[in-house]
Amino acid sequence: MRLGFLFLSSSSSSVVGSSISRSIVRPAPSLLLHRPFHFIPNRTTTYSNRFQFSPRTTLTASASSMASTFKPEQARVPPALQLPSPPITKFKIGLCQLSVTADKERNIVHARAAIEEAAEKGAKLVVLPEIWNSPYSNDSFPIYAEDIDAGPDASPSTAMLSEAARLLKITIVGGSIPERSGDKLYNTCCVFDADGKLKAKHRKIHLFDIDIPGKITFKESQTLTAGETPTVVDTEVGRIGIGICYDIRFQELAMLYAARGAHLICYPGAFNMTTGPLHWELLQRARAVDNQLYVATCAPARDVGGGYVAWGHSTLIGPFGEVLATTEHDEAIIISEIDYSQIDLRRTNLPLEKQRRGDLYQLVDVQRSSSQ
Ligand SMILES: NC(=O)CC(=O)C(=O)O
Repeated sequence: MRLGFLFLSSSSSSVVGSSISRSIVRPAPSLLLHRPFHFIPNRTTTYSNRFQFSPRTTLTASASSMASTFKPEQARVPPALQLPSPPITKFKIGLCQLSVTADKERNIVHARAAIEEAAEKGAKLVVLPEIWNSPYSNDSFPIYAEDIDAGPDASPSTAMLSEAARLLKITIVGGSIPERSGDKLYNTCCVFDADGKLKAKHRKIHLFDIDIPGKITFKESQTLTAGETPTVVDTEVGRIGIGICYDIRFQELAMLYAARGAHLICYPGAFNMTTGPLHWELLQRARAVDNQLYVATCAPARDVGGGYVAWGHSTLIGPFGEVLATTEHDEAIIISEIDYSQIDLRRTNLPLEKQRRGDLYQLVDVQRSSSQ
């Protein structure tokens, strides 16, 4: 068997944002110099001298010399950051699975009431669904879009989130809304701190273009532009990575957030009736268990009469891949507890970070690399 090597390209920059500007696919330098210890040459293939070796040499390598070539610290480029100490380690999270209508004003009032209810129930962090102020359709995005950077008058949806966060003294991961910026539209998530300040803005990086004939065809790229910046934000409730819906399918992004020291990844999302039953929970649990961190998702409630029928099932997953709280497809406010000591526990139980094979593969955080 010849060992394959996977080189992941990724991107990043500072803790509060950056973008995928280019990708790198390259062999680990060590691989060019050293053969994997169980490489067995295919005798029918011609190899350069560099790759020919005696199997006996391989078999005599000691366990300690093998371990010393693993270079786990090089599996993340730049090396992974330490998990930071969050201001609080144990708190309640509220996931507001909201019904969404064509009436934007109603959607804003309704979302505010749900945030208030979650805060009353003790939530220090509240998460909203993907596209909660507008129907999820390419026809609606341009009509409901708001210019977030132009201030509260131009963006009543984010003005409400800011005020609610300030008055309730909570952190809000504000789902997403269609954002207008110049002549472009984005699917954008805003994060507000307990002072009501906008801490981060994540524009959906991977646009949802799907075509399963007879089931679902949707092309966000018809109206939306992809974001360029992975988003990791330090808040009163820990370091949070943000992804929006389809972003959850790209494991490199979650790996990059873990390497940047995220405790939790929040994915506002609206999976559908075709992919939802098979993929929604699977992807959340995979992102959590692979990266040994918390994953929270928040979806709109299902509207069977709507153009796009959402799967619902907002969920909180723990760092061992366990479903801590979930719901069906109706409106719901999930309140559940996050305890970051579980991350340390699971990383001690399974020290994956120390066991990676930096000699065989690397995750390159392109933006963080280039900003150093
Ligand atoms: N709606 C999305 O962005 C993603 C989705 O429904 C899927 O990946 O399936």
